[in-house]
Amino acid sequence: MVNIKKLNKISPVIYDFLPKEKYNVSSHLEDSESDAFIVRSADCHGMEFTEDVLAIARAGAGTNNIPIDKCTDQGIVVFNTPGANANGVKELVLGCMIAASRNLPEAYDWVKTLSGQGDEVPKLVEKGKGQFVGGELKGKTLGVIGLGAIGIMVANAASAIGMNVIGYDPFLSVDKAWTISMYTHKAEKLDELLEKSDFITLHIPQNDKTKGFLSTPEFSKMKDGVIILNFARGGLVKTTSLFDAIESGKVKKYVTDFPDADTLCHPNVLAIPHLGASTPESEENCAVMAAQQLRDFIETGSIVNSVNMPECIIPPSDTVRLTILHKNSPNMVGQITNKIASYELNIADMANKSRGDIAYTVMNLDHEISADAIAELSQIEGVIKVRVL
Ligand SMILES: NC(=O)C1=CN([C@@H]2O[C@H](COP(=O)(O)OP(=O)(O)OC[C@H]3O[C@@H](n4cnc5c(N)ncnc54)[C@H](O)[C@@H]3O)[C@@H](O)[C@H]2O)C=CC1
Ligand SMILES: O=C(O)CCC(=O)C(=O)O
Repeated sequence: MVNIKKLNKISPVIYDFLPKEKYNVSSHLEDSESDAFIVRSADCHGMEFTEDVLAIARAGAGTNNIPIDKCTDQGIVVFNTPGANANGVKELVLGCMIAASRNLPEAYDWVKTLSGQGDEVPKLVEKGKGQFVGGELKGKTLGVIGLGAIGIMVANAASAIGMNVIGYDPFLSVDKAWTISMYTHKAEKLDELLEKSDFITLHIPQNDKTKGFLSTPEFSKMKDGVIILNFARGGLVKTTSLFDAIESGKVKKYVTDFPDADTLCHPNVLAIPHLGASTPESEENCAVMAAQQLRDFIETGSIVNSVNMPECIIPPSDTVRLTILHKNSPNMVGQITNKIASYELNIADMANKSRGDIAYTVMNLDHEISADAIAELSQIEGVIKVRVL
């Protein structure tokens, strides 16, 4: 039985992909008895993982809640589910762009104050509505920072409703570029986007390089009255700089899916409780993808959509399969194959993939491998984790 601990509420669709005859999926497991974890936003920094832990599947995109380097060092494969919740986020971004521009939250609050005015309500509505006049999106310029799964969907949808779109992503892949609307203008430099946009939306991961991505120098280059949307992560925007920019009239509104004690009740902040991916569709898409990737890795050794290990797609096989995560350094494969040969085992098939400092070797063997051989393989310097499937 494989124990998979759920660290958050996950769509029950996972049970279709992780059958109970083989998988014990529960939130009640101890960390120490878990072979793998499935998680949404729970903070895994500070967790201790036993050497039996094989993988962590993030049912979602952002992995800043997972200690990636520690997992890599321990040979724990971390997966995410790219694009699985992108449509959910895109729709909320569009909705919030309209809500912010048309002053809907303020109007909604105000109209309720007319309660108790009886037949006067329609007249009072007409008299008071002028205070909530807000601009249309058509013809305005939207700057999209990060053209990944979500950014591209937002850019394409905004083009379709008549916005001018400027995109900025210095790491954009050619495959992704093919999916971007031809109407999206590519900003060579971030400054161009900052200077020209009426709305700016963030769709980049939060990491050491992007923390405080928008701070005082960036705000100072923006147009007066810009509306900023942050459906990526709270730490991308430096709060003190944001409040200065609101104070000076630079930023008209800040829409955030990641409120904190400072931003929560600010009158120019439209705060949403991290609802970007909270749709049944996104939750199910993420759960299916996470469960499939986890099961595939556990049963065949294939690695797809990992954020810390090399991609390695290998068809299932009836033979004994050995998987070895190891350092990507000279003569590792030589040492491993020599050790296999010293036990008079024949390698029927083999794959070796690498990513940065880490490599992954998968072998189909003609015969069973002994516990002694596995122990000796594990002791080779640079070998991180050995599994026999
Ligand atoms: N509010 C919510 O519920 C959700 C939030 N997110 C957040 O949104 C982020 C983006 O999600 P996806 O689009 O699915 O990820 P993705 O990985 O498909 O796209 C991220 C893009 O950002 C680009 N990028 C990275 N560093 C950059 C930089 N310094 N400047 C410009 N571009 C940069 C990358 O090249 C990539 O194209 C996630 O990392 C996560 O933090 C994701 C899903 C749901
Ligand atoms: O599971 C969730 O609701 C969080 C989604 C998210 O932030 C992500 O996928 O990065």
